[in-house]
Amino acid sequence: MKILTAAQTHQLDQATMQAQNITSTELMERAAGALAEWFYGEFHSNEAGEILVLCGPGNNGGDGLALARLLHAAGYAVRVALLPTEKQSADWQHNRQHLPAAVPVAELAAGALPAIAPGALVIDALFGTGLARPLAGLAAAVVAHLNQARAHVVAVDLPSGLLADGPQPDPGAPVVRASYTLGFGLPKLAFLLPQNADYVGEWHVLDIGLDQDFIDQAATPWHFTQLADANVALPRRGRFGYKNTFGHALLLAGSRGKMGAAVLSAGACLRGGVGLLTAHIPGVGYDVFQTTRPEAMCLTDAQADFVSELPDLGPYQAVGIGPGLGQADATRAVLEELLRTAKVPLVIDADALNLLGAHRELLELLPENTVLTPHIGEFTRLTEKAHDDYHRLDLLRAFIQKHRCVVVLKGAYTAVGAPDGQVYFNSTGNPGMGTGGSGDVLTGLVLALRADQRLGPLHATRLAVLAHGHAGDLAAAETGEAGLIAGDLVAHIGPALQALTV
Ligand SMILES: NC(=O)C1=CN([C@@H]2O[C@H](COP(=O)(O)OP(=O)(O)OC[C@H]3O[C@@H](n4cnc5c(N)ncnc54)[C@H](O)[C@@H]3O)[C@@H](O)[C@H]2O)[C@@H](O)CC1
Ligand SMILES: Nc1ncnc2c1ncn2[C@@H]1O[C@H](COP(=O)(O)OP(=O)(O)O)[C@@H](O)[C@H]1O
Ligand SMILES: [K+]
Repeated sequence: MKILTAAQTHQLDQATMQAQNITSTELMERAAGALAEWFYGEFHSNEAGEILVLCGPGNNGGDGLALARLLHAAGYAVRVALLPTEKQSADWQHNRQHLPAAVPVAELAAGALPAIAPGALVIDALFGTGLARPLAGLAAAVVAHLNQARAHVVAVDLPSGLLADGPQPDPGAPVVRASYTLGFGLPKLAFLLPQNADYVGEWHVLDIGLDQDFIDQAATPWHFTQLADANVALPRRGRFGYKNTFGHALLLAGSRGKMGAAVLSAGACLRGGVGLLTAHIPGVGYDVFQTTRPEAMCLTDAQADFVSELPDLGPYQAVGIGPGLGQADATRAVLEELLRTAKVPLVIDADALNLLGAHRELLELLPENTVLTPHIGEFTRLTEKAHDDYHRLDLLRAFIQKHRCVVVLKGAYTAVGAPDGQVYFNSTGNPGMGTGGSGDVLTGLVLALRADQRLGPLHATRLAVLAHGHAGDLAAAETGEAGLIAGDLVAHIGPALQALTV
């Protein structure tokens, strides 16, 4: 699924009207119908109480007026408050005229803002994608008043005051803090960034039949990967496939006190469908590794506590390095030798990333299409501290294009960046995955899919990230989010990949 800018969204609306030969009023009615359907499913009219609909002067306000009419017709108690302005959009005027007289309407005024009880339902239809400047004056006062009220706010299209696709020009200007945001057609970039979480709340995208041809042709670097995405499916294993068909992976992981990272990562690689796995680990880990992962082969390093040797890379189709590795100087030398000599796909995580950050000259050695899996802290060590989440995405795009690699910037909506600068946000996963070892599991899974010769680098990585999050969702359904531990992710990789197999 693509993510478009506010300007492209406006063009998409126009293209939809043209292609389907409908008026903007008809499109707005569709939008309002979709909003109303969501309301019927979420809040029963007997329990919703009186709903306050705050309407701005443009089409976002028009949506609010149309929604107020539909909710009133469905038996909800509704009142409307209008933001006074000289000029309203044509569809606003149409929907104002068609609002039944039985719905109370008031004009918002500075000294007399409407009382909003704690827990009341409020629909924010003040401003959407047409927001042209930071909120000030009465609009700002209304939003500040709303935010103080501790109401349940449902934002139409966008929380008012928030830009769809870029940072706030005035960080001091107020933005509605919504419990829910209901967008149309496609997710917005703003929905996916942690800095907007308190404004956006839980978001949903409602289908209003926007023109698919326009979407297909629209140029954007931003994409959203979902379970149904055919581009990231796992091909079925051929009936005559055997272990060599599915690749032999090498994992360099572990150090004293961090052998669990190697065990988790190896488990994920095995559950990810690799044909054969060899782990190269420090001597201290031999017993624990062989006992917990009997399916994997094990090479032990001459050093007991950390990895100091690079084994012969001849047998392997992919190499992963990093989980629990530590940052000994001998380990840095192993990483450097790996980068200089490897002819197969590499997956670099955790301490191997920290070593790259501390020795930036090594970045120049990264082979094309290497997969790096940093969380935000590790990514900062590789680049610089970002001013905000949008700047971090700029840094991500600059990094992937410069180093021609695939970067998995981990988080709630993990961003997979490709060497051509395209970025794919992941839809699966949950906060239960914020637990030690979750990242090690992802590394093992990426490694398995990079060893699978049937998949290209971007396909393998997006699929691994999608399946990892889905495994987390399947696991959390059993353990709850708090009870989820990284080993549960490993246990659910099989079913997660099964759900993604075509
Ligand atoms: N046919 C369409 O184009 C559709 C549009 N839709 C709705 O239309 C919205 C976009 O409508 P518009 O383009 O009219 O834009 P908005 O309604 O988001 O806002 C534009 C209006 O607000 C004023 N304004 C902008 N920034 C302001 C500020 N900081 N302070 C005070 N006034 C400000 C503008 O002068 C204009 O009157 C979407 O967010 C969505 O809710 C939906 O109905 C789907 C279909
Ligand atoms: N709130 C969340 N929603 C979805 N996924 C999450 C969330 N929090 C963490 N994750 C996922 O869990 C993993 C954590 O990785 P990482 O921070 O490297 O953990 P560790 O270093 O403990 O292995 C990442 O894949 C991340 O995307
Ligand atoms: K809004």
